[in-house]
Amino acid sequence: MDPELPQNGSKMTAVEVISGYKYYGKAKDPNKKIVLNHLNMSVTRGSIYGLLGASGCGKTTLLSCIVGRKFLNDGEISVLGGTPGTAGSGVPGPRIGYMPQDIALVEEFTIKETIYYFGRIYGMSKEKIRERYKLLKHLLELPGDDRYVGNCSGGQQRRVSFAAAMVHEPELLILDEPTVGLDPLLREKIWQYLVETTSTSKMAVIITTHYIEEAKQAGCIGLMRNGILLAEDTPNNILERFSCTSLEEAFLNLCQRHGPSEEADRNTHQTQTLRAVTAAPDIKKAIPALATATTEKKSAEGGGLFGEKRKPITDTIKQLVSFTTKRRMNALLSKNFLQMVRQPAGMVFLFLYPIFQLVSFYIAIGGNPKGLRIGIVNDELTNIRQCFNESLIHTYYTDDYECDLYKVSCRFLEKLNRSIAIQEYYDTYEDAYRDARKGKIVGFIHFAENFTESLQDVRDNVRDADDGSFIMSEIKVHLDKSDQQITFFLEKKLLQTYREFAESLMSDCRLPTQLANIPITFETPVYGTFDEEFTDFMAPGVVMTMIFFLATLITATIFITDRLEGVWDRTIVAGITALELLLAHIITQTSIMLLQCLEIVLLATFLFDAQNQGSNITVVGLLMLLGFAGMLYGLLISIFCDAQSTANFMATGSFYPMIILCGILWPLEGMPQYLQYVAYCFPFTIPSIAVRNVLTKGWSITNSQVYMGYGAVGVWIISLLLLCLLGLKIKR
Ligand SMILES: Nc1ncnc2c1ncn2[C@@H]1O[C@H](COP(=O)(O)OP(=O)(O)OP(=O)(O)O)[C@@H](O)[C@H]1O
Repeated sequence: MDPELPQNGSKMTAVEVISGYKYYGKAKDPNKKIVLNHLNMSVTRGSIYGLLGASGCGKTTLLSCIVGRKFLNDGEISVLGGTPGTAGSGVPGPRIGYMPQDIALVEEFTIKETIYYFGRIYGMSKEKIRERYKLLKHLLELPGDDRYVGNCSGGQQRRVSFAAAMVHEPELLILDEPTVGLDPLLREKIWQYLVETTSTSKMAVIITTHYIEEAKQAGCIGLMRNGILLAEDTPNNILERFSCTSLEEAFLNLCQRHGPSEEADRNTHQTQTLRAVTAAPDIKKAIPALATATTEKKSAEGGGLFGEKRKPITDTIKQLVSFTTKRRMNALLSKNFLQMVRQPAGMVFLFLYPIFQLVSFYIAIGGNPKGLRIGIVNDELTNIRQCFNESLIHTYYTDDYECDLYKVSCRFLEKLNRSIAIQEYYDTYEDAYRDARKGKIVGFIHFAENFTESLQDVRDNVRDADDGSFIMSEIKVHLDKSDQQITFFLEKKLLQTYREFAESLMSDCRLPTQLANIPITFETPVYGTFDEEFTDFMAPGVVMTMIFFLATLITATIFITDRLEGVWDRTIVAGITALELLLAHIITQTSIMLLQCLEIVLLATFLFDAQNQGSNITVVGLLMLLGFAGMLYGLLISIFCDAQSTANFMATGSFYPMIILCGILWPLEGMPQYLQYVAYCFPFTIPSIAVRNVLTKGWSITNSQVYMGYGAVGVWIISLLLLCLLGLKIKR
């Protein structure tokens, strides 16, 4: 026996509950649900204790308090001589074996892996696990080693769950409905095994069952109702006391005496306690039970946030100092790994989704619009076919002083090539306008009847040119401006085309080509290139949001699933701390994120030729930290959301506002000032700017705009961490 263990309980007593009081809800709520109403219970070592009671009477809650997963609001529990949940008590931990009501097993494990997983977290050697597995496999008639738990029938899963609870031969075995769904022969075999083991060892078993009659084989029976034990005695004594032939009859008898099944009220409580005490084998228990009963109200309202008794802080510190072993960590990591690789959909999501997203981004965004149709109304030609005559377009007379132009609209149209827009020719302005209104063309270009002559008049007679010539020499463009991006593209291309057109005219007329330009020149850019693409602006934000939200979704999904399926709870009862679970998840998730970052960087660099003027390490470092923040956000969601659907709503609900406001779709400078302040608070706004600066400007981490990105993620990580701790405290 552990020398650290308190020696206050009898050495023969495995579990002792003294005036256990527990409710769900707020302490001050008059309608709070009282589940354990000053219950007394005593389980001796080397015996089986059958806990019987109707559904909802509080059996599972009582067992959860015994294994240290829930805490009493008042009263005392002693398990194997210590208080569950305190350092050195070994509870939760390998001293107990717990089979919860739900299957609570990892579906992606095979049967053999399940037993080995629990064996390893209980600290057993490989040889010992092998030996125990062989025995349990035979006893429980388990299916083949390599059968996945998820593919087993309900009864088979229950047997595996049973084996997992017993693999390490615990001092106290707690079985919540272990025989549900098993055939009578196997039930009998299991009972036989339990009876034999308890009689030849000091192992104590607490078992709840709906098959009341099978509990006859137990050494002691507790009949529970409305949060108290109506009777606690050997099966024979109970049958004798109520002059019944079956336990079922005795239970019915007792229930009738105690009136309708309602929550026990305060007035009845003391009499109940007395009865329970007299029925209990050890009279000494009565004294503290009575004492607590009289002070019930006072103590029930004290304590922690929900009035529960909490673990002392020193215990938490002790746990932190020596909190894991290599074997346990390996077990947890291999669980995470197998859970991941054995879910093909999950693997696709983890590793192909980032590729799919990045490829779609680069292919879909930033390219020039193609196949646009633009109308041409050319009033200076009788037939557009005239333009197809090469000699007409390019031949005109030039000498040093004169330069006669002829039908130059054709030259403009020739320069406006198909990569910009496909030309549709119209005879009249009205026809083109009608088609533009119908959406058949994106707009139209109109040349006046004397376009070329007017242009020549303006060029030759600048000051004396006719007013009308100024108007007629203009190329009139009518665009459908409802699509801003297409309009920007066409305006830019039409201006470029005009510039080329005007320069070629100047050159042919032996005039300086500069005359065709507006007097503003864009010189070599300080950063970036002349043909900088919108994708370069968006890419950092897109990648960051992807890494952040993937980490959020994965974490929230894994934690909520594990919690709902009971795997989390069961692992903790086996002695794994929440910190170990978290660390194992962080290691797994960090490896996933590292692979995701690498595949993104490689793909962007080699397939899409994305520019990076700076250090890849700075970029990947920031991405990893952001992923870590995303993971904490997922954890926070999993703490506050009980269902998977709510978690999805919360993750998706926060995704869209962040995307819209973080400046990847539109520059922050375009937002109202107050919104900019809000946007800067989002987790990827400042980091996106930092990454953009590294990629396009080659800035290093010593630049304030880069280390501010790291700082912003750091602040998010700390805040999320604090919120998680707070959430865990509130939701405990
Ligand atoms: N977290 C909770 N919050 C509020 N009420 C709860 C909570 N957990 C259980 N209860 C309620 O407490 C009562 C006792 O539940 P418990 O699961 O302990 O019963 P039980 O005897 O194990 O039932 P069963 O045999 O059906 O499993 C039930 O009425 C249940 O609805």
